[in-house]
Amino acid sequence: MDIVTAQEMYERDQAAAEAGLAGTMLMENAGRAAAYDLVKHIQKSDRIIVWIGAGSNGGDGFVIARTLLNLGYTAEAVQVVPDEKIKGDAAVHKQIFQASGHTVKKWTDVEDAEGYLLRADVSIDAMLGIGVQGDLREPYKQIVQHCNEASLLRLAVDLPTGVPADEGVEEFTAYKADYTSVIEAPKLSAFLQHTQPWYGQWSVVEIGIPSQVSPAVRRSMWTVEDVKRTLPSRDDHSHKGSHGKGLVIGGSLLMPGSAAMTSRAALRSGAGLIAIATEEGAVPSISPYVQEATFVERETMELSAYDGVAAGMGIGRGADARALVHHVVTHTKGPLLIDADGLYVLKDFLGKLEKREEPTILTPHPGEFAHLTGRSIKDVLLSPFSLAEAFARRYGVYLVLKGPSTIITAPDGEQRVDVTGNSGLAKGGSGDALAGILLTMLMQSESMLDGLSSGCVLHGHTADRVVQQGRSKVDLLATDVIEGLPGTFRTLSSSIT
Ligand SMILES: NC(=O)C1=CN([C@@H]2O[C@H](COP(=O)(O)OP(=O)(O)OC[C@H]3O[C@@H](n4cnc5c(N)ncnc54)[C@H](OP(=O)(O)O)[C@@H]3O)[C@@H](O)[C@H]2O)[C@H](O)CC1
Ligand SMILES: [K+]
Repeated sequence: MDIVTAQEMYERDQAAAEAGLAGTMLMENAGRAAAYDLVKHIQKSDRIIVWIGAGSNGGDGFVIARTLLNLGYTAEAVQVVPDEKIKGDAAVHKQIFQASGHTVKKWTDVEDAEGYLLRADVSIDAMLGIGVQGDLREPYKQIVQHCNEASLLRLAVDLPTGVPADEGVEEFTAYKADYTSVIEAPKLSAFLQHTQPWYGQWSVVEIGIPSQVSPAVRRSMWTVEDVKRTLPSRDDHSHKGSHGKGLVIGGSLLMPGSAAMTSRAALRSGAGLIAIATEEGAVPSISPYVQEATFVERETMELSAYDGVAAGMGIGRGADARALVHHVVTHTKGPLLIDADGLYVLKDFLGKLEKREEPTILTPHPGEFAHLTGRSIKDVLLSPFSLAEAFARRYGVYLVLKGPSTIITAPDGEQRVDVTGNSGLAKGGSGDALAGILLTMLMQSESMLDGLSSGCVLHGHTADRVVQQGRSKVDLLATDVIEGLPGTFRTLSSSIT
């Protein structure tokens, strides 16, 4: 499913119009689809207010109110702007609403808003959508504040009023939705840390824009269904060499667990062979946890003897770690993933990545990405899509920017978003487990972007499954996720089990 900016959504509308789908038709489709989606959250006995604003979002509101009334719900359509503000397609649907025998109520002052809210159980926000610019003006601001304070169910159409569709906007006032029915495609703000909570839960309703006419968007969600579709199959006649021979360069005397978890996660994800290059003193702590792995010395490791290398977890941030990562970056010929401490020390010679011919994969969380880019964490969280794209293009890398919505960017700028996982993953060790899964995926997948995206979903989806099956978000450990992988593979593909 594509993820769009406001501009890309308008281009889609335009393309649909050129294909003969008039704006009023799209509005009818949008309003009806949203109404049928919203009623899943409404009881027949509920009293509903539909707040209608000046633009096409408001036009959707007239269609929604008419559809709800047709279905036998008790709904009032409340226009929050003067009549002359209702124009174009929205005016057509206002006319149809009135011709159907319904009355358009008006919002005139604050007492009105309070009165409406006192006698409502459900509020549907069809005030503003992707057209919002800058902070909310009156009367929207007051109505939004009243709605947010009232004890009722808050539903929204396309976007909660006031939430910007795009990234980069820090300050805004907005309607706090419990659930949002998103029109046609999710907008960037549905995935950003500071805007996503305003949506509540959300899902997307399809409004009939033919995909053939939609301008291509190189940004989409990657889900469990996509993993099922693309997961590498395991041939019955395969041998250990067929599934990838990986090297994990990580761990140290004080941080042995990281290399252990990365290696075990790689093996649990199906890697054929895993070798570990760590500090000699760390071997006794690591080996009982991954008996299947072999060990090699860092001084003599053969970086080109592997199908994939993952480096950096638990190596520390001192001069030795820096020299190690420099050596790995300049001598590894195959695909190379760098994580954790490796990213920290990489900062000084990022330019070397441009010279690599095989794929480089960097897996930062926002703090590590801020360090790599010299931006603040706040900037990274405000504009993760554009910063990730610029960085991936500049250094020619695959970037896995981790978070509640993980953004995976290819060197050509194509982006995927994984929304699986839960707050139980916000814990030491989660990144190590993910690095191991990704190491296997990068060795086995025909498409690097598909493989990395699937690796992220495997990790998050497993965390969700493990929490559903008895662990909680409080006690979930990275090792629980690693040991949950077999259950995930079992549910994903019959050819694997
Ligand atoms: N294919 C589709 O996606 C379809 C989407 N539809 C719906 O249409 C909206 C987008 O409609 P649009 O009219 O472009 O925009 P809005 O409805 O969000 O709002 C436009 C009005 O907003 C006023 N505005 C802008 N910023 C502010 C602000 N800060 N405070 C108050 N008012 C603001 C602006 O007023 P002006 O006075 O500035 O002109 C506009 O009047 C989309 O989200 C979907 O819900 C269609 O139904 C069909 C297909
Ligand atoms: K809205």
